[in-house]
Amino acid sequence: MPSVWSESSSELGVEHVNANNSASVGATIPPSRSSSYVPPHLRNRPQGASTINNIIAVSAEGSSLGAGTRDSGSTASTVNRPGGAWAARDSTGSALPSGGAWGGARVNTVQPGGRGVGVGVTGSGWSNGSGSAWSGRSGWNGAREHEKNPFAAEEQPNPVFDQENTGINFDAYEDIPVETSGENVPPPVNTFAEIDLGESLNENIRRCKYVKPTPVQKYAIPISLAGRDLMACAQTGSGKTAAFCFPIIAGILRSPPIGRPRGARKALPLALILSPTRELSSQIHDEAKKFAYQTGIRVVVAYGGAPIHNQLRELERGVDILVATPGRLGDLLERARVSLSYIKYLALDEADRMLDMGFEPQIRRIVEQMDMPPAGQRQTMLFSATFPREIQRLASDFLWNYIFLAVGRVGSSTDLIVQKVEFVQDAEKRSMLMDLIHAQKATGSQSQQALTLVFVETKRGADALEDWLCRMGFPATTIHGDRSQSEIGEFKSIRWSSILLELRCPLNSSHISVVSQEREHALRSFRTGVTPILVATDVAARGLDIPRVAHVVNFDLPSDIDDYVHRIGRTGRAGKTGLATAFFNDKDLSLTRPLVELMQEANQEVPGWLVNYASRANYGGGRNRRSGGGARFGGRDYRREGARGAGDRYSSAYGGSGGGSSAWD
Ligand SMILES: Nc1ncnc2c1ncn2[C@@H]1O[C@H](COP(=O)(O)OP(=O)(O)OP(=O)(O)O)[C@@H](O)[C@H]1O
Repeated sequence: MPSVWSESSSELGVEHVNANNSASVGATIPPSRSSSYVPPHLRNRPQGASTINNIIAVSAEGSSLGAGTRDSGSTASTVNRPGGAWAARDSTGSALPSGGAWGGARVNTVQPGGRGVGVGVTGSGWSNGSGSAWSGRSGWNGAREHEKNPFAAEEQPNPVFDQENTGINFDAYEDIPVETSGENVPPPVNTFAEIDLGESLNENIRRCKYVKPTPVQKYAIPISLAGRDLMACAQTGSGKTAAFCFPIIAGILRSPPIGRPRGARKALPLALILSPTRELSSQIHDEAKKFAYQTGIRVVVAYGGAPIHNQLRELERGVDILVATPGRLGDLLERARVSLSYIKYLALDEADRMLDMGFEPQIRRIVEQMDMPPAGQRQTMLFSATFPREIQRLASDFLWNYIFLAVGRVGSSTDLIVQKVEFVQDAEKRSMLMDLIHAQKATGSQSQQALTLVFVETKRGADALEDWLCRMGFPATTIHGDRSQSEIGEFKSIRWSSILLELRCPLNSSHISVVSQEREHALRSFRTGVTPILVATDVAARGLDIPRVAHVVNFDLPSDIDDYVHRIGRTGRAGKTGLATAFFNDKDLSLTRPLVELMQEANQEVPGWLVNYASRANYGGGRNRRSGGGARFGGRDYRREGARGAGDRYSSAYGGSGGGSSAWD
C-alpha cells in the first residue's frame, strides 16, 4: 500500500534525480491532494494555480545557481560548498527562466555533476521590498489557512509581555569577547537586514519581536549561510536556537527544489536537528515552526516518551526539518521509516552533551553509519554553551573545514546571573530553601509570577522535596527521568540496543505516554505559574527556555562544572537578570576550584570561605574538564592548542567592537 508521500510524489510527477546525479525530467504535475505531502516550493500556491511544469530537480549533492537578479533589498550570499545553491524563484516559488521560454519547456539545464544553472528570474525571489515573492501575495493563503498560527497566543494583546523582545542586553555585550578560528571566516553582521533571509522568514522574525541579532546570531548566521560547517559556543540563553534554525530555513528556501523519490514510504528530511531531551526537542520544534511559518517548510518532531504512531503519521505527511532525540530517531531508522540520505543540514544542539560519554555511539551511528551524506556533502552545525576539548576532538569527525566560534566567555556564566553560594549541611537544606522562598516573596521585587527552579541530584530526592514543599504550602511540581523516557539525560549508561528494546516494547507504550504526559503537565504548570516551584534533576538543566525563572537553586550541586553552567543558565536569559543560589558543603569539594574560577570570571562576589576551600581542594577530577583540561574557558578551539603562536592559520579574533587581538589571550 503506497504511503501518502508516495502517492503524493507520483501525483506530482516531481522529477527525480538519483543519487548519482542523473536527472530525469518529469512532465506535468496534476493538482495535489490536500492530504498529500507537497514539497516546500510547491506549497501554499493559490487554489487553481496552473499546473506546474518542469520542476528543477537535482540530487542532494547537485546545485543550481540562479543567475537572475533579486531586488535591491537583498544581499547576495555565495554558497561555496557542494550542494549549496541559489534557486531563482518566481513569485510562487518555482524556478523561472528569463526570456519567457517557459510554457511547458524545461526550465533548467542540469549540468554534469548535478549543477544546474538557472538562467534568470522574472520577479524577485527574495525581496524585502514590495513585490516579494514570498509574502503578501493573495492566493497563497488558501493553503496557509490550514497551518496553525504558532504566534496565535502571543498575538493576543498582553500589556505585561507585549513589548519588544530586545533579547540580549545589547549594550552590555558591545565588548563581548568573540573568537573565530578557521579559514576564510565570513564577517559578522549587525542587523537582520544585512542578511538575506528571505521575506517570509524576515516576517516571522518580526513576529517574534526580535529587533536585532544576538551576538551569536551576528556571527553564526553569516557563517552558516555561506555554507560553512560550524562549531559554536555561546552562553546560555543567548539565542542559539535561532542561530541554527535561520540558516537551515533560509537554505532550504534558497535551494532548488530537490525531487525526492516516488513511492518512498520513508520520510526524507532535508535537515535534521538533534537534541538530548524530549522537552528540548519539543521546544526547538515550537520555535522552528514559528520561524518557518508560512514558508511552506514542514517541521516535524520525533522524541521518545510519546506514542510513535502519531509521529509516524506526521512523518508520512512529509517533513523538511526533522527535530529528534537520538533514541527515537534510532528507532525510526531501524524501522526504515526515515532515511537520512537527503540531509543537507545537520544541527546538534547541546552538542557536547550529545557526544558525551555513553551517547557518542548513538550519534555516530546516526551520523556515520546510516545513509546520511558524509561531512562535506552536508552542512553541519554544532552548538552548545560548553564545549570541552575532548568533545571538540570527537565532534570534529562530523565536520568539514569548519569554523570554530566562541561568543562570550564561553563555558562561563553570564554576568546577568547573580551567583550566590551558601554553606549548608544536608540536614539544613530544606529550611534554608524555605528561607529563600520566603525572602523572595517578601522582597516583592519579583512579580507574583516569578518562578523558582530547584535542582537536586536524584529522582527520589526530587519527589521527596516536592512532597515536602507541597505539605509546607508551596505549590511545587517535579520533573525527572522517571516521569518520561528521557533519551539522554537519564539513559547515560544504557546502550543503543537497550534503548531500542525499551522504546519498542509494546507493554511500555501506555506507561510511556502517561509519564510523558506527566512531564509535559509539570512543565506547563511551572511555565504558567500554577506551580511556581519546579524541583528537577539534570534533565531540566539544558536548553529549556522558560521565561520568568527568577531564581535557580542548586539544592544539590552537580559534580560537573559544565552542568552547573547549564543549570544556572535557566535564569538570566535573553538579556534578563537572574539569581542563582548554590548550597555547598564538604561533599562538593571537587567542584570548588572551577566554581570559584567561574564566579570570578563572571565578576561575582566569591565568599572568602569558598576561596579558602578552593586553595585546599584538588581539582575537580576528570569530570571538571575545563580546569582539568588546561584551557581557561571551555570555548577555545582545540585545534589552536597545538598551533599557537606565529602563523596560526586558524586564528581570527574579533573581540567585540575592539577587533584586533584574540579576546582569549
Ligand atoms: N535576536 C533576538 N532578539 C530577542 N530575543 C531573542 C533573539 N534571539 C533569541 N531570542 C530569545 O532568547 C531566548 C533564549 O534563546 P535560546 O533558547 O535559543 O537560547 P540558547 O542560547 O539556546 O540557550 P541554552 O544555552 O540555554 O540552550 C528565547 O526566548 C528566544 O526567543
